[in-house]
Amino acid sequence: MGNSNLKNKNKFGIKNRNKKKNKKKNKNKIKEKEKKYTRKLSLMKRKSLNDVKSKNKKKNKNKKKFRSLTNMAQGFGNDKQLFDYGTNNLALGSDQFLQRILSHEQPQDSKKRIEFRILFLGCAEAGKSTIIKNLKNLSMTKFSNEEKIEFRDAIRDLIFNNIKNLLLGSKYQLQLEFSSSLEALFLEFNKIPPKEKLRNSHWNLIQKIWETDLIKQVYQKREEFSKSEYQITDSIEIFLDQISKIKQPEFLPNTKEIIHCYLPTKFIVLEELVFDNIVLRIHDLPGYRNGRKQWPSVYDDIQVICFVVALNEYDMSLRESKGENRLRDSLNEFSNICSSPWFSKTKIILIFNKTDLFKTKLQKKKLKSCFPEYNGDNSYQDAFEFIKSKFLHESIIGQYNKNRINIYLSNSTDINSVSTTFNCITNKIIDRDMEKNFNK
Ligand SMILES: Nc1nc2c(ncn2[C@@H]2O[C@H](COP(=O)(O)OP(=O)(O)OP(=O)(O)O)[C@@H](O)[C@H]2O)c(=O)[nH]1
Ligand SMILES: [Mg+2]
Repeated sequence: MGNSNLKNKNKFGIKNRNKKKNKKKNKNKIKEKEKKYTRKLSLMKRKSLNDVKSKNKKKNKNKKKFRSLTNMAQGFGNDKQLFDYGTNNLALGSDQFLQRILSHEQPQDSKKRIEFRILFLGCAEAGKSTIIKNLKNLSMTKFSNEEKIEFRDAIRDLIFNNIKNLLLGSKYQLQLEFSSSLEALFLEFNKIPPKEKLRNSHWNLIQKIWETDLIKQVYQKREEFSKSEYQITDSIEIFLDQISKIKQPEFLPNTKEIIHCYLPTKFIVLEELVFDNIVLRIHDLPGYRNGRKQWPSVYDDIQVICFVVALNEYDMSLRESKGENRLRDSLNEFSNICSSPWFSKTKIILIFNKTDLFKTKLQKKKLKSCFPEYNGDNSYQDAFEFIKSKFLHESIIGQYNKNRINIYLSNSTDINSVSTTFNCITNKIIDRDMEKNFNK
């Protein structure tokens, strides 16, 4: 009896040791995977206190930028109201975290470096990468030449594809009559072979098409294409208005253009933002249906999930499945995340994005036409409350108590809006954890 107990003990001892070994192996595997996925290790690169002190000029610049960001945060306009009656009594301009980063008050002990693994989840075009690009910019990280070239090519593709959608959508969906000159341009456009590198003559043609009255008018009512294959990319106007600059061989996009450019995330991208003793390891995940299959590969050991929802997608269909509403799809995904056992201890931040486009769309399209259960007055605040309550309902159906979810509003093409959200997130969640760690 005694012997068999001992045997069992040994067995369990070995099992436990094996378990530990396997756990370690798995962790190493995950770390290796991350390395593989990293497109670029971006920075705030481990600037030491001394380093920064010697760069007084830069520090002053940082402080200036910071001050302007907080000022902006305080003047957040109409969204302030929404923040105030949001679920979590969010304090606007809560800036201790950034202030601490920029004044470098933190202890320098490298042993006390704290890592936060953050996942950005949400459906395609919700704005995940846009927020991350803004955060990168906020951390003073420069976009490399390689990245600029990638974004330049993406901008040119966006222009071509959106002009094509405007033409085809006008002709085949709206069945508009083309003038003889537009018809001629249309025929010429159709002759451009797919994937061909666009030449100057092609660009002149595209520019002429964009400048016709009919195409401009159709662009103004582009929500007509929300459910069809002719959907128009958000923010495309800023590129269409600059074709003569973008077509130049030497053109490289500036930061604003990079932030507005939609380059679909195909694979998991890891961005590392280092602020002295704090490392934010941000995973940018693909939002298209098939791409979401990659999500679980980075579910391990995540402290924060930022789930991004585009508010203006209430009338839009998924590009990959025309019959399915994007907002309902987003609700579905959110519900999956809330009920996943992986995230029972993970903080969830729900970012309602594209507030600017939401406001303008509400003036053109009733929320009720897409969500018949909505009985409100179609005002911005009322419509937002309805969508918010839908998401909170999903979180309750899942294992999440709605009070554990933090809600933020954002227009992520606007750096000031992102900085406000970032301040609040870090202040509310990361900063608190950091205090705990430093006080250990
Ligand atoms: N006007 C406006 N445009 C936005 C906003 N947020 C994102 N966009 C635009 O929406 C498009 C898609 O944004 P992304 O951040 O690339 O979307 P994503 O969620 O990363 O999409 P996937 O990579 O496909 O999963 C881009 O053209 C952005 O410029 C916003 O708040 N307002
Ligand atoms: Mg993306």
